[in-house]
Amino acid sequence: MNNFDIGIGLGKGQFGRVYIAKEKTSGFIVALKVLKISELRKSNAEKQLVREVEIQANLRHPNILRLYGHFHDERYVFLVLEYAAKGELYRHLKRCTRFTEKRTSRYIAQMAGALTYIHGKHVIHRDIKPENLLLDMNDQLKIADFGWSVHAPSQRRKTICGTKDYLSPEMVDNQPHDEKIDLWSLGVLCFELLTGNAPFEEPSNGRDTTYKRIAKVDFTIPDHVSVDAKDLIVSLLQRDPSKRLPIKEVLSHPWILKHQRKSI
Ligand SMILES: Nc1ncnc(NCCc2cnc(NC(=O)Nc3cccc(C(F)(F)F)c3)s2)c1Br
Repeated sequence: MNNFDIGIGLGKGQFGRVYIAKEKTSGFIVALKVLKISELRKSNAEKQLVREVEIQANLRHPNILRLYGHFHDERYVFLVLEYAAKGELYRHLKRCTRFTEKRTSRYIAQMAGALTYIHGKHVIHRDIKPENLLLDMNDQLKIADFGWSVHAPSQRRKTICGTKDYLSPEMVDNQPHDEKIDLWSLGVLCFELLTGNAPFEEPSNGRDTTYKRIAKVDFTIPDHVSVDAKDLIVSLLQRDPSKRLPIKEVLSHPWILKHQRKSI
């Protein structure tokens, strides 16, 4: 702990806070996530943390936030993380309501690259949502928080869950699931970045219809969304996991190809 100069708080999570920090000898800037051991014990999440550290130790990809290491004292566990200078994607989304098709297409392409990589290692993230996506200095997207990732296939229930908006039908029905749940979440993410709302979020009338709407795959894509983008969203939001567009085909989808940065 005293190897670091601790800076401002970057965010508050369910289990602890995140600070920017500078490693004293190297001057290297990192993000330090501080987790209260008593909190982890209460939700018996220690095993999950061990799994996250193990999974993250083997992942190296430009669109996956690095977990450089961890240490603990008697009260806290500290995760030493890559610092993403532009912070959480969802703050940018809230600020401008919705992203352009070009910007969204680039983020979805970066996501597809990262998911191809982790699925190749039979790792499923299981918690793809704007809150877990960060942006670095060059607007490169970084998938963070593998606190819920597992090795495929898995029967493990995701109990403490934040938003229901990203749950897939097989998760809602507590069916066995595999990496194709990340494809569903990618479809939900694409919808939310383009429209500013999640496809199944409950309307303000408060009646909690989210689960029913997910199970029925009941969503409507607004007219301002282009035909190509609609096609990609519909091909990912398929109830039957085997019918979802395979991740490699996302990378070669017309909507992705047409917004690639023109090769100089
Ligand atoms: N600008 C920024 N630059 C870099 N990072 C930032 N925020 C931290 C992003 C994270 C990356 N990895 C994480 N991992 C966990 O939180 N894990 C976690 C947490 C609780 C319980 C558990 C478990 F015990 F249940 F597994 C596991 S949070 C920000 Br803002």
